[in-house]
Amino acid sequence: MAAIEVRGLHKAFGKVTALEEVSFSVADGEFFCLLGPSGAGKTTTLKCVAGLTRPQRGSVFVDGEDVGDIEPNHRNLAMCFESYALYPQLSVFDNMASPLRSPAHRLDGDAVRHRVGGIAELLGIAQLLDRGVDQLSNGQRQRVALGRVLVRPANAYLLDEPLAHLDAKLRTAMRAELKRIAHGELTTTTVYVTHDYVEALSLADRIAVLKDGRIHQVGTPAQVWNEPADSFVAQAFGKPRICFVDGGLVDGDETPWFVSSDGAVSIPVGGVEARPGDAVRVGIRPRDLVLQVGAAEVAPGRVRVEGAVYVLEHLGRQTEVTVQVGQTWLSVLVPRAQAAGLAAGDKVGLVIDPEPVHVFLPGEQGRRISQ
Ligand SMILES: Nc1ncnc2c1ncn2[C@@H]1O[C@H](COP(=O)(O)OP(=O)(O)OP(=O)(O)O)[C@@H](O)[C@H]1O
Repeated sequence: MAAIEVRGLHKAFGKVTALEEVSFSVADGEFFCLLGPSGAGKTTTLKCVAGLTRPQRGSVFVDGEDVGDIEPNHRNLAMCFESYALYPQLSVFDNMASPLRSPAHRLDGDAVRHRVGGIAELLGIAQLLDRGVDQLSNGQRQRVALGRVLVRPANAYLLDEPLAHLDAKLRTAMRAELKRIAHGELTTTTVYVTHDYVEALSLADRIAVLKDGRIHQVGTPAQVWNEPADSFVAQAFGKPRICFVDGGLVDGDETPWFVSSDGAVSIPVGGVEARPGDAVRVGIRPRDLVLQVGAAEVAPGRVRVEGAVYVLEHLGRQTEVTVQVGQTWLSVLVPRAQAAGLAAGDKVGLVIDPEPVHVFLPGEQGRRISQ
């Protein structure tokens, strides 16, 4: 196991800047996720750590040692990239055993069988060991590729979307499995690339949120959820996504109030680094809204805004109701039965809990200015 530190990585491919001043450190034994949309620079970061891509600037340290001049195969980092290259003519067992047969890791036959058997058991592929990998489904192949990484004792595991090709059910099952492995059986330092926020929240000790080659925030799952650094991070977590409303601050009795540009949404916002008159953007998560049909009591401290049903989307036992409030749209999840009688155009109320509402500077990536 080892700690990894990445300092000021900069990488451009021609005119495309893939990484800009990317820095983070991963503690020994930590499970660290790089989360971001397509093209954010996640794979490039991982490849710089692995030594497969050379940054124009910046350094990578493994256990305090600058590994800039160390060849990838001497960094003792086990990698699994999305395009899992297995040997098609070999069995699952031989594919998984191959890293243990390299000169650097040569183990005797019994030790290899023991290690491969144990990891295959963990990944639920023990019954496939004798099969050729050409006789596997994509999901099974992906598990073999992951197994081939995990068999090898390494300073750290570098995993690039290792669950990307699994169907939704298997993905959820494997996520739980991986969590058990990472936090139980194998507490090896892991850097894990994903664009799936649920995966990041459920697996990671800490998450780095990347976009356009820049890190927006590094934090624990609770920090990135409860204290997003900016509106980009806030919208990266949660489904339905956080809803943004643009407007400005006005004076209130005890705290300033946010009033949307069209006047349709007004909520008190305390502890904000801004003054009345300043333009701001608020972020309201669907889970902090309650749908009311007809007149109903509003709990103390809550605020009700009026709108009309814009669209209904049935998602199993829940329905996502998007409500148009003035010129903005707010989404709320309700039990399917509650939405049964609703149709587009119906007048409804939304009760907002102002407490968890975030306030940001205006724009797509405005910094959070509320506590
Ligand atoms: N070898 C390359 N040549 C040219 N441009 C590249 C190369 N590798 C990556 N890029 C560019 O660098 C940027 C970051 O790419 P990277 O693959 O790191 O993103 P990513 O976050 O892993 O995306 P994805 O989730 O789609 O894999 C992108 O704009 C990409 O097009």
